[in-house]
Amino acid sequence: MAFPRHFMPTYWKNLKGNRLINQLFFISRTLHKSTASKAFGISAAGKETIPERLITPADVGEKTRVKTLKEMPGPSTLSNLIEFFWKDGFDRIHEIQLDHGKKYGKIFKSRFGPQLVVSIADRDLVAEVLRAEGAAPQRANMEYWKEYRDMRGRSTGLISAEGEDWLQMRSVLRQLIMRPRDVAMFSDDVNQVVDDLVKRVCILRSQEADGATVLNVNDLFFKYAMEGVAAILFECRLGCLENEVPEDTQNYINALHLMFSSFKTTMYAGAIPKWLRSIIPKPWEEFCFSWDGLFKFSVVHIDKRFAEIKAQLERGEKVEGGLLTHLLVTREMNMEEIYANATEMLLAGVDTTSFTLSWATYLLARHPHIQQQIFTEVMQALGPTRIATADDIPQLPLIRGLVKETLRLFPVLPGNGRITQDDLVVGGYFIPKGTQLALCHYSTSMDGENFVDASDFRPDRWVRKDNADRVDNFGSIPFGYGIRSCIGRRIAELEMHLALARLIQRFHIGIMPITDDVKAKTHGLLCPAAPIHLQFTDREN
Ligand code: HEM
Repeated sequence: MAFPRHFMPTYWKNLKGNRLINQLFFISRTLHKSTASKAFGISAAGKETIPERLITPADVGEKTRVKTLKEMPGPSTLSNLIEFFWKDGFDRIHEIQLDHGKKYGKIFKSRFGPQLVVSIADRDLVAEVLRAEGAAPQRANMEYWKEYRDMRGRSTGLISAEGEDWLQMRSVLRQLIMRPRDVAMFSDDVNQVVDDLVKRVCILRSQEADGATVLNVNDLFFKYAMEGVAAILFECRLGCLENEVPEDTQNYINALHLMFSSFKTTMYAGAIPKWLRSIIPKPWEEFCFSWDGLFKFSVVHIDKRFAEIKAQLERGEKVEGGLLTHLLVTREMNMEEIYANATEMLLAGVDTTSFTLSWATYLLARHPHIQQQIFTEVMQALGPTRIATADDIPQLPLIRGLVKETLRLFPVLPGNGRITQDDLVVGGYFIPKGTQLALCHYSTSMDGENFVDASDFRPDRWVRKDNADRVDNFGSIPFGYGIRSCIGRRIAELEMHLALARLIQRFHIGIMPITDDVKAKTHGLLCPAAPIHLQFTDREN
């Protein structure tokens, strides 16, 4: 299919040039891998240090004493089994991270049967590891995702792909959605979804006796996040925020809930060895069933858009659109890759964003004086009625600080996994290639050495001040860092910034007395352990 010139939005016009830059980028990453990753010559603060050559086990016992994994402290397999299976530790992975850090230090090892995991709970060591990553960092424990895709003849997407496959897809997508200015073009689409969010708040509160309460705000934000990300990924509206949710959308929501609400089941799907599946079939069956539902939904919406484009081209009409249209027209990815990426991005983009919005509004309700400061900022920038767009966000530093601070206190991914692709020395320990690392983002976020009064909610700590202790470090990296970091970060931020600016402009957000102090629990992601009920009262403007 010819690529219609008039279709190209300006931000794609330099695609060809960018590709070259991209290739150069990967060449430079490869060089970096072969030299820098073998020589930790850059400290976390970015300062040059004396370069060390990679230290191998042969060096152990020589003048630079590098310790072996055997010497690394950590809980025993038995205590881990008791912690996770007996004391329901899967719900408290974030707390266990903190406890183990206190007990064993900032680098420790854990054994889960044959699986050894090295956990790193130190900002500078996390920085060292991430800065030394090669061209295609490898995520841990994704084999069973790939197995499902192979079984069904489906492609992997960015989350599940590795190596060359991942590099190729990432190089396409990173040019389209990685910078704030790339996603600014979605501002109007997202704002239409925010309109519906505000309408939905009004409908829901009118159904309660006090005319103000929205029960379990996460249900609302789940629908907002899904509608918002789908508006970008599928270029259509799904009707999540309508009174009557369309059947196919509801089926998708059910599949998504199955994937996450039966998180333990899906996690066991990966943990249970293949040979045991005939004895314990449920986890693997449910895992496959939910993916079937998720893929089916994406295929329907993508095929629909593809048919529309085809018809437009056949009629000689101008084809205009966003991300999906670009992918379908340019064919920089094949159809299966487009299906897989849309499916995985939708999966990655809903709960993450909705939990963060739930926590952010909860924190605002719990800290009325901070809400008032942010309200004042919004009024100064926008007044009572002007709707914020992507262009206004730089003038709303406290809204950005609110999102950063929420993600520091409640990082939806409290830890991240990697498989080391080279032998490394981290924190004085020799870590052989192929070791599983757990980067403990929750621990570093809550570490008093990284953040003054770490447990306090202070969005203004992220605001650039001339002389103050501005935070700029690896202590809180909720979207990850570097080449394998979250590809949807800018989309998520746009959705959250625009929604929060509007909600704060329009409503005073209060807490329902029946909402206790809500704790976090890990359920795959870090989520509220109890429903959050909030009151939305109109601001008197
Ligand atoms: C508050 C919202 C979000 C948070 C905190 C978040 C966080 C993360 C983190 C920590 C990772 C792993 C990075 C790494 O391994 O280094 C990740 C990966 C990813 N995220 Fe997000 N995410 C969010 C929203 C989104 C959205 C809205 C999308 C899609 C539109 C998305 C798509 C992805 C994808 C596709 C990956 C895999 C990237 C790759 O492996 O190349 N995320 N995200």
